[in-house]
Amino acid sequence: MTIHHDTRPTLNLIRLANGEGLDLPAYESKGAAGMDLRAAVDEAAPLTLLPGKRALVPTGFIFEIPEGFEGQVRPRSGLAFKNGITCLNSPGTVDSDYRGEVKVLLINLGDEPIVISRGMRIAQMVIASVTQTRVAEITAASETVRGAGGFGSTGV
Ligand SMILES: O=c1ccn([C@H]2C[C@H](O)[C@@H](COP(=O)(O)OP(=O)(O)OP(=O)(O)O)O2)c(=O)[nH]1
Ligand SMILES: [Mg+2]
Repeated sequence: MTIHHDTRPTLNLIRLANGEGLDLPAYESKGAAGMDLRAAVDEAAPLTLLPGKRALVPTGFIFEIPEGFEGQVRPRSGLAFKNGITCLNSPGTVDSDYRGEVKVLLINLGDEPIVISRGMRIAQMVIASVTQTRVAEITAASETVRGAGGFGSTGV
């Protein structure tokens, strides 16, 4: 018999009062890169996002992102394609030392009002490793073939 240990890092979640009864953020397929985040808006008061308007939508959870990682809050392509809903600050950055509620900054770039109801899967979070560097000021940059060429310098 083979015993498979789950070697993935643990993401601790703290459920807030407004997250009561919501499904945990979850990977919706075996190989999904992101876990879907749900809207913790009031059941009795769904949020209507008018065209061109933005809203900070609560998720109902505090995420303890493990040290050395970040949470990237990204749009869902279906909502973007069908309704023009995206994350304004995409990808949103959740720092590993953040202990507030994770929120999603949605904007309606479509031309119809969209109703965000409780439990709706509004965005996804990818946990990605990050490297912090030491910052050092120097007086001259090292030489490379590219040099200062950028922004299309190699052609289109
Ligand atoms: O989509 C997002 C983006 C950020 N945050 C939270 C977690 C993150 O750790 C914190 C700060 O985010 P960021 O550094 O992007 O914003 P800032 O404008 O630089 O704020 P601060 O001065 O608090 O760092 O806000 C979210 O909940 N959702
Ligand atoms: Mg910041």
